[in-house]
Amino acid sequence: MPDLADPSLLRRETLIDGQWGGAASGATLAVIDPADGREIATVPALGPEDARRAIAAAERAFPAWAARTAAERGRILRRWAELILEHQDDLARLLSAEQGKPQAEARGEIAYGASFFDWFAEEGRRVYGEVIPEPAAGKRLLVTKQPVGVVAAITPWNFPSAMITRKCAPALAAGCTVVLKPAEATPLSALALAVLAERAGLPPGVLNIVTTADPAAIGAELTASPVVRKLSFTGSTATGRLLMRASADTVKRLSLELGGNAPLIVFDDADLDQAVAGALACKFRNSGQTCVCANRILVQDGIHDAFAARFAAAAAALRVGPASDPASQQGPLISAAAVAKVERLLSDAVERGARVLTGGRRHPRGGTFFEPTVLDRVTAAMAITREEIFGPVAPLLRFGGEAEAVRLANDTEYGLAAYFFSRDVGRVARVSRALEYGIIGINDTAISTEVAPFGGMKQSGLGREGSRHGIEEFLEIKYLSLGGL
Ligand SMILES: NC(=O)c1ccc[n+]([C@@H]2O[C@H](COP(=O)([O-])OP(=O)(O)OC[C@H]3O[C@@H](n4cnc5c(N)ncnc54)[C@H](O)[C@@H]3O)[C@@H](O)[C@H]2O)c1
Ligand SMILES: O=C[C@H](O)CS(=O)(=O)O
Repeated sequence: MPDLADPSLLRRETLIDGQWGGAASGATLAVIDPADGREIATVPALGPEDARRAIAAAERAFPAWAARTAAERGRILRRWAELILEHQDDLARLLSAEQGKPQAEARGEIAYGASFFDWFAEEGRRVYGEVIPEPAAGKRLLVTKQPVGVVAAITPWNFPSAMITRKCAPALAAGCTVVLKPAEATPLSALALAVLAERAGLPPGVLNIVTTADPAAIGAELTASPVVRKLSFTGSTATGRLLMRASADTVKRLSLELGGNAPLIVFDDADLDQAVAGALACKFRNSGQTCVCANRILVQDGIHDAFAARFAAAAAALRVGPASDPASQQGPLISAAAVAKVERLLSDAVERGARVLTGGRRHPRGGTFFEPTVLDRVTAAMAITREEIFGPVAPLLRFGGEAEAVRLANDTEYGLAAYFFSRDVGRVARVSRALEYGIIGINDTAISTEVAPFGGMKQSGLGREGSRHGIEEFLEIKYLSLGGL
């Protein structure tokens, strides 16, 4: 149990229609600390009946919330952001306890999450319309934008706070109401955000939290309901496809933030120190469990050996341990299944000729801790280059020329993030245009910010979160033709 300055942030009930309570069935779900396998708390395990209650609450709350001015909604969102930052340490402790993220990263996620409320509190006030020069006398043509209505938001375990705020901030700023289903592994962060939402003045029914042990059943309710006009999902591509199909019958608006297979390319002309530091941060952030982690590291022949030696040494020096140790840099993986997937990909790569430069096995700490691992002699024939690793394993692939690097990088159904290191301005222009990804880091891997559009191409998703684009996902365009003037 995390030691909190404000224990009221750890909630064992969920919030629907402004009321904290349990599941109609009385069922509960245990929340486990991945660092030691111990139970932190239980939360309600809601079922379809509860989901319908949440949808009805959001529907009832929508007219009044949409009728508020953007400035009024913005004031509540900004107050929410202030409260999140006032409770940053507690929220980070809760987050680390249920997800395993090292303390410094958890604090960073809380601040990153809060930034979306500040950003969209302002963006909500700049939802402008248009006046179109009339095509005929006696008419006036106007374009206005209105909130889409009730939004279903479904979020993953790997960023249990920021993935919620990255959806709720634009949705609420636009005037929508929300039914949120957080990941079953990490519900405590969602419930703590809801506590602070109430304190910020968010009215009952505007945000409703559906914690559950049966995501499929809840998903079926959310996608089948004609009241839910928008689904905003962050998670795996496989689940995204399923939800996209299920949303077809009610023709829902969709935002899908899905999986990735990020290439990180190091060209001969790269700054070696910059490339090693950037690749280390990008690969091992959240112990490799982010959608934009480098999943394949492509290194040009001329710089390969120097990069491999420096990078492997830096990976080997990373401190593995629980978030309770503030010096920990690599936490546990989220589950035994996650470790099994990493081991499967590793053994396939080694069987096909990959060489382990460092790591390659479970950490002596036991549980789901895994050694930071670097492989070289990796080829595109290995499963590790085709699947999202979601663990602390860095596969190094060699390449000869620029065209080969781009071909290797684009050889995937994913298109979320890509990175490359080069100091050749012509190469920067050519490669940034040729890479088929929604986000491209050039000599930079710290790409996540509320001010820029986050999202992917191909099977990494639909739409963008953050930036001035993020609020459009929650707005309907209405064209008014005023005649007889
Ligand atoms: N693109 C992004 O911004 C982004 C950000 C974070 C994570 N991700 C991706 O998320 C994945 C890791 O997260 P995960 O393991 O939680 O993904 P997941 O798809 O297993 O689960 C994501 C969410 O969907 C829910 N879910 C699962 N099956 C469902 C169903 N049938 N109906 C309704 N909901 C269902 C889960 O309970 C969870 O809340 C990775 O692929 C990662 O790349 C993407
Ligand atoms: O897992 C990927 C998330 O989008 C996290 S972040 O936006 O890169 O911080």
